[in-house]
Amino acid sequence: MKLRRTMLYAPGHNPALIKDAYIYGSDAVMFDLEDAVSLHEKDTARLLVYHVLKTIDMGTTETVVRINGLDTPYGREDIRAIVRAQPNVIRIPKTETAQDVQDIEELVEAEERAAGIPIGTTKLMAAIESPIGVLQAYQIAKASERLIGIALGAEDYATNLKTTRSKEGTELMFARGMVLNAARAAGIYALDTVFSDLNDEEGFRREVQLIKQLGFDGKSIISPRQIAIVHEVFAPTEQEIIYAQRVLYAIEEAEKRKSGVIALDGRMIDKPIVDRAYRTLELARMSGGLFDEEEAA
Ligand SMILES: CC(C)(COP(=O)(O)OP(=O)(O)OC[C@H]1O[C@@H](n2cnc3c(N)ncnc32)[C@H](O)[C@@H]1OP(=O)(O)O)[C@@H](O)C(=O)NCCC(=O)NCCSC(=O)C[C@@](O)(CC(=O)O)C(=O)O
Ligand SMILES: [Mg+2]
Repeated sequence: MKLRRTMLYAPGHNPALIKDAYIYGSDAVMFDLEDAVSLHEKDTARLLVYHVLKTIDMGTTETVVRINGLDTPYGREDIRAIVRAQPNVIRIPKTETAQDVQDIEELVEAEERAAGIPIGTTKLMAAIESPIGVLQAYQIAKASERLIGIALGAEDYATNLKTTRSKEGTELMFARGMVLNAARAAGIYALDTVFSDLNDEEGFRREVQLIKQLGFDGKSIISPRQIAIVHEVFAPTEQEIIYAQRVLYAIEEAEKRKSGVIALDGRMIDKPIVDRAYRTLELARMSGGLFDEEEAA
């Protein structure tokens, strides 16, 4: 399991932002060549991102580049340059069909071959940002072995729906459900969309709590200020950790008595609950939560 709670956007044309973006501690940084970059800065941004990836060691931070679509004059050139810079992941914007993913994959593979990079090194992520993309979410999620996840792009999606984004996210309920289900059915990661109001910390926290409860793995974010809130919300609480440890202890005892089910504090414990307990402890371990198995048992 890899943590993908936070994917921090950094506009590709801004050298100060892109060279430092990894220092804030997000799980991934996403250098943007698409909508954060104006048309007359597309070439500059591509070159800057290429050099930053080639020259800066970003340690364990996952590196992602959002390229322009193949329906623009920039998409092919982005792939040519960016594959050679070897980010971990290329994010495809505005994905509408499985064919969109496969078209990109074909170009990425050709570039890997030409550059002598092992085939399959460059992973892909598809952003879904339109009603047709949402309806095709499962086909998109299954389109390539390279796909590590799909992400909702709700600013574009809301515009395409002919509505606006609300703080409650009512207009996103269908899309979030579709993207999440598609990702889970395909066995890949599900990322939620950006929250654009940097001054509304409480609204942001509520949205993060909502998407965590829905089952998302994390969120695209636009500012280092949003990282701590997401990591805090996603970290299992002390109570959850202790409960998970007690579940595992209880099921171990049940198994000794050759039973697959047992009650703990009056609640039934069976396999799905045990699986969730393992996941809680793994998340706690990976996000730095401390726990003592002996004490909890
Ligand atoms: C919003 C703002 C201008 C505010 O800047 P400000 O400077 O006022 O912010 P401050 O808080 O004062 O910054 C304090 C310190 O942090 C540094 N710092 C700030 N942000 C940083 C950052 N991102 N990376 C590294 N460093 C950063 C800053 O340099 C300063 O450093 P220092 O001077 O040293 O103290 C800035 O954040 C920013 O540009 N964000 C990214 C915006 C962006 O990429 N949008 C496109 C992607 S969305 C999209 O396309 C829609 C979508 O496709 C999306 C989907 O996929 O969901 C869909 O359809 O929905
Ligand atoms: Mg977008």
